[in-house]
Amino acid sequence: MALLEVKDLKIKFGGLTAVDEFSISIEKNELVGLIGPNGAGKTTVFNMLTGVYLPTSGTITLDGQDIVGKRPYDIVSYGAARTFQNIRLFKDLTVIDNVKIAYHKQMKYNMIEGIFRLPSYWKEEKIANDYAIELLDIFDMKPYADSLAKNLPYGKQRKLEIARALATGPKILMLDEPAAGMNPQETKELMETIDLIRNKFNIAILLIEHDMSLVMGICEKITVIDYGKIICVGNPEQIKCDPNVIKAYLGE
Ligand SMILES: Nc1ncnc2c1ncn2[C@@H]1O[C@H](COP(=O)(O)OP(=O)(O)OP(=O)(O)O)[C@@H](O)[C@H]1O
Repeated sequence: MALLEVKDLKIKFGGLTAVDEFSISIEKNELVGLIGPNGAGKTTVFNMLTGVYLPTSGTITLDGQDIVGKRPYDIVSYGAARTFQNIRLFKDLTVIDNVKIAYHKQMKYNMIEGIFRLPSYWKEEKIANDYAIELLDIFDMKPYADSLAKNLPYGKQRKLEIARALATGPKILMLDEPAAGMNPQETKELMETIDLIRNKFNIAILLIEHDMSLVMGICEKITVIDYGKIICVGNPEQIKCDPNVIKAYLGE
């Protein structure tokens, strides 16, 4: 069984069926793109996969566990982490504290050990600190460890959001338009970092991007949706030439 198995997902908002018959299968370590024009239903798919929305019908299995109806916080424990289109950080905390908070769930001291600052607390704190520094280094952000998140340039705030998602120790990372608002150089660097993360952490990545040329460069498999339904699945070459995809993006 694949790491993430999604079958016949559907969601209705009142009279609007925003996503219908959506299925996808993602293997461990695969980098998959989810693309489609504005309003196609991409974020709604993410919201169902991460417990923000309850699907009207369909199944979602992550690493063999049924996750439909689970809360977003619990889905993180099952191994799915995500970023958002609009950046969500603790803006008044330092960069390193943002990462350490995300790592927190994996720390192994109890409340008493924490309150009295017992040796087990300091040991876990050091592990969290070292891990956060290592993550920031991968994103070339070590020099910013002690800066406040709100003072980072936009592109670096986006990278920090990904570092935070990674700190939860996911099996699959879902990135919702990570390059939004970035300049071409930042975007190029980000795409290289995403590929590096996949290989270094041996995780699967599901990437939403508007810009087809971006995903074409790094994804081996792409699912295209339009008006909530899958119109094409294939590798970048197949997607590029598919008449339904061309029609969806360019109109007739
Ligand atoms: N909570 C909601 N209530 C009602 N309609 C919703 C809700 N969330 C999404 N929709 C509708 O579902 C459709 C898909 O929206 P969604 O945001 O998933 O598209 P998208 O592909 O992510 O778009 P974009 O690329 O512009 O971010 C839209 O018609 C949107 O208005």
